[in-house]
Amino acid sequence: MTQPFISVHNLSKRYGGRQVLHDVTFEAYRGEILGIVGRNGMGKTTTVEIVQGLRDRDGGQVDVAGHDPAHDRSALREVVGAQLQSCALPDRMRVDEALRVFTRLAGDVVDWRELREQWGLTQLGRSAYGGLSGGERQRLFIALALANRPRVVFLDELTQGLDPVARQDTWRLVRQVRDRGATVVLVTHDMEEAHLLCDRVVLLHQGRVSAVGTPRELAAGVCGGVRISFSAQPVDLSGIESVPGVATVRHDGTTAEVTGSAVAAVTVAAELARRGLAPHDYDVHRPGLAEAFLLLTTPPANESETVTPQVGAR
Ligand SMILES: Nc1ncnc2c1ncn2[C@@H]1O[C@H](COP(=O)(O)OP(=O)(O)OP(=O)(O)O)[C@@H](O)[C@H]1O
Repeated sequence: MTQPFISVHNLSKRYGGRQVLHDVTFEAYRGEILGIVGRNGMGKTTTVEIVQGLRDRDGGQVDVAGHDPAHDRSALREVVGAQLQSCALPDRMRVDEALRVFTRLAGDVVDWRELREQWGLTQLGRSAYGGLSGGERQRLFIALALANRPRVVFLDELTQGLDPVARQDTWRLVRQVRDRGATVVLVTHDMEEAHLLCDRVVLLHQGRVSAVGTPRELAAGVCGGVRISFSAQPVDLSGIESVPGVATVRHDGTTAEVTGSAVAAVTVAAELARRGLAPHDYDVHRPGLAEAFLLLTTPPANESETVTPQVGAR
């Protein structure tokens, strides 16, 4: 089994008398994008800042590439890259200047011109930071986070406020970082982003890990497979409930709705074809992470806290 690159075990944290993290446990591996997701105030930033050595913990163990962030902060600086906050650069600083300063501070292990080229910033070299668009700033921030050729990169609310094209562009760049072998830890409450970009996600709810797994695993595990619908004028659908993978069949005389495991998408279509039926609107809905997230984090009526399963682990 692969060694985890980051391992967090029973992490706890209090602010004053209030405990905000309870026994948080998860791992991140080399070459994966791990999403830390959850609603506002659930402990995401606290967790990743402890992992980066920016905040102290009250209990538990944290290991990043063999270093304990609480004690080996300087060793950790060589391993970790972190995205800047949007106010971190002076408005008048030029893109080239920012790249030069950051690579120099990191010991010139990366050529700033290469970084500029790689992240599509060459045309913007002489532009002042204050005049960059949101997408251009994010590209610059990712480039600066890579100035020390880190083995793990922490990104927080990466695409907030970006238009759909800039968002896709940013995701492509993040995948490139992962594909070069770095671990990417991404904090987000954008479930679409988490579903499309992350290899695995850790869902934090009320300071606890309530689920870990791939977006597909979580969606299927929590929401239960697929929902198939198609129009079916009065036809005999008897026996469909026995088709492999099917859990339920509902038919109101106009529309049929079938639920079941992922395989039902294929077996039901095959059975309809066998019966000479080919509904033009055969639609398979696979629940996404957003639906799983809502189910796991929205308290049922009359309850203040959900009981949430550990859906899957690596
Ligand atoms: N320095 C601090 N002092 C006291 N309480 C804090 C401090 N930082 C965070 N908290 C509290 O700890 C809890 C977790 O905060 P944290 O910022 O880690 O959550 P989050 O999931 O990142 O939230 P968001 O998505 O809104 O950024 C919140 O209730 C927050 O108010």
